[in-house]
Amino acid sequence: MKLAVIGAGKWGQALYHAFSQKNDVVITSRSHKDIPHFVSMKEALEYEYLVIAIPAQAVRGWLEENFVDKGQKILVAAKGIETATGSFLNEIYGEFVDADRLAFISGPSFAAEVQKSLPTALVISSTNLELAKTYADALPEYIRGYVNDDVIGEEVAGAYKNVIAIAGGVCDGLKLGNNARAALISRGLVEMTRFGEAFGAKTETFLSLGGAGDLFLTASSTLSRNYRVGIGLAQGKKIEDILEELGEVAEGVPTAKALYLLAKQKEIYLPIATEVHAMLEEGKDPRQSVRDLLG
Ligand SMILES: NC(=O)C1=CN([C@@H]2O[C@H](COP(=O)(O)OP(=O)(O)OC[C@H]3O[C@@H](n4cnc5c(N)ncnc54)[C@H](O)[C@@H]3O)[C@@H](O)[C@H]2O)C=CC1
Ligand SMILES: O=C(CO)COP(=O)(O)O
Repeated sequence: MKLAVIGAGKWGQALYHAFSQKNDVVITSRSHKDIPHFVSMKEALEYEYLVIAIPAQAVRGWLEENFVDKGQKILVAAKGIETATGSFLNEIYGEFVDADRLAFISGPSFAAEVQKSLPTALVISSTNLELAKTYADALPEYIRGYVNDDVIGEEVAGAYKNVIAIAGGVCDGLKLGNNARAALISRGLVEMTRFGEAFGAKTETFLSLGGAGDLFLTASSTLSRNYRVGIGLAQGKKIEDILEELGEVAEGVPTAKALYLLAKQKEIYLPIATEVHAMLEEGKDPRQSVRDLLG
């Protein structure tokens, strides 16, 4: 398969490495990077199969400014919900490309480990299962690819776990113990399932790789940027300083706000996301958030 990766951050580069094992792959980003097979944006957009690893808050602007529809198929690699509109990525991309040309990649997958060719299992979801299978077949031997037609379920799970990962970092940063972390992760899973079901997601999606799998991974590891945001909050740092120090995307931060707004609109009970939102937006003391969650 001939494929172009757009976005050369940590995840774009890891997917470039992974797909390069079996395919002819080029990569591009908004500024030049010294990577083999780096091409211009214009050249990348000529490819029939694209992988787009641009963060959720930036993607609409990128599509408006750069995308030219030539019938390309797109594998969306970001995990997040647009804060300004509460839109899911399938809705944003759906304004530019038919749903049957869109697929989404999710599952427990730290870029650093995919980059080192360590064993990983991922899910490709699409309403077009043939397309999902085409992308899954292009994955290297060290990645087991599953397919799923529950796009909204995989999307909600991938975005939501980043918010719970922030809470996981707070929990460990405050040294609340293993019991507390297990409670947080399992209640986080219940909460994201409830939220997803309100948008038509399938319950079983949350029990699989893209849900429980990615949640367990991200909410308990310092390899996660979102988890590290939570550690910073527990240390009493300001979110602006935490993000500057991080220097990379932490999708859970804008997604917490999107969840908070969507939950209000739809009257869904999301206690953990609400506390994460309060810590991020109102500077609420993490210890008070813990007390409020236990109360
Ligand atoms: N790093 C990881 O382990 C994983 C990341 N993801 C998701 O992939 C997405 C990207 O994350 P990373 O690559 O890790 O972040 P990163 O912080 O390493 O890189 C972000 C990339 O997006 C580009 N970008 C930012 N704003 C842009 C804009 N307006 N137009 C064009 N390009 C823009 C940046 O130039 C940079 O190359 C996020 O949604 C993240 O949640 C998903 C799975 C694993
Ligand atoms: O999505 C990820 C792993 O599956 C990466 O998580 P972070 O963005 O928190 O590092």
